[in-house]
Amino acid sequence: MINDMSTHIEAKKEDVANIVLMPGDPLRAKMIADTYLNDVTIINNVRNMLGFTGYYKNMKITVMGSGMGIPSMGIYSYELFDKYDVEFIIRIGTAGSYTEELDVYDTVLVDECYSESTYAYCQSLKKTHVEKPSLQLNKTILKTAKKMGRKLTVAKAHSSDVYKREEKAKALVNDAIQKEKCKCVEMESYALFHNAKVLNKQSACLLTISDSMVSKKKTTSEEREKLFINMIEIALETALEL
Ligand SMILES: O=P(O)(O)O[C@H]1O[C@H](CO)[C@@H](O)[C@H]1O
Ligand SMILES: O=c1cc[nH]c(=O)[nH]1
Repeated sequence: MINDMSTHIEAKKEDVANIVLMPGDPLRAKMIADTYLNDVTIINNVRNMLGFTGYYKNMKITVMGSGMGIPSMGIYSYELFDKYDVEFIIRIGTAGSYTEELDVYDTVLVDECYSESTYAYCQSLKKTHVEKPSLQLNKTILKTAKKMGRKLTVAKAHSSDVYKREEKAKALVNDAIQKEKCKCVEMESYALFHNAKVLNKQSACLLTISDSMVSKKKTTSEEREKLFINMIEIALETALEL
């Protein structure tokens, strides 16, 4: 049978909540559903891009992986906004720090991102390398974090197309740091913010610093699981305010 809802998501429309939290890793989505949600149903398994819908303090929430990189986030966020009438997507990801100001374990709220990617141009002919989240959603996240007494640093992110670069391409990273004033690097916010803008939806991006280019500190996979807690709980409590 053909599902005319979406090419990459098998969920029924009514099974996806208005609010979606999106980590890159589908197993992180499972961990969040197992730990924080009640009455959970699995809503997507296509390509193992796991998605779950459940209730957090009576609020219906979907948690689904975005995969890694701008094209993957581009596909999933577009289909969720466009085919499932999702109103809010909050990315909850990891990032590398470009500055001493952000140490491992810190939580970041992205206020804008810079990318070398052609995604915005190819998707809508928009000539910009900078995309922004929803101002309103960011305000709600900041207010929620404050109410919870949780530390949150607002910063510009480099939304990179590349994880490991050849030495001769590292000047591009310097541009992101020096010209664009990016303080950390991740790989999806540019597509998410762009899709939200063209579809008139709201998006935001919370990040946990998992490694630092300055101190060379790196967290283990075990540590990362625990460290995500601050970011995840801020996102879940924000959902209650929407
Ligand atoms: O932890 P996630 O959300 O996947 O985020 C970061 O981790 C991946 C790279 O290891 C990229 O997807 C990057 O954006
Ligand atoms: O995209 C990412 C995420 C974490 N650390 C990095 O160096 N890059």
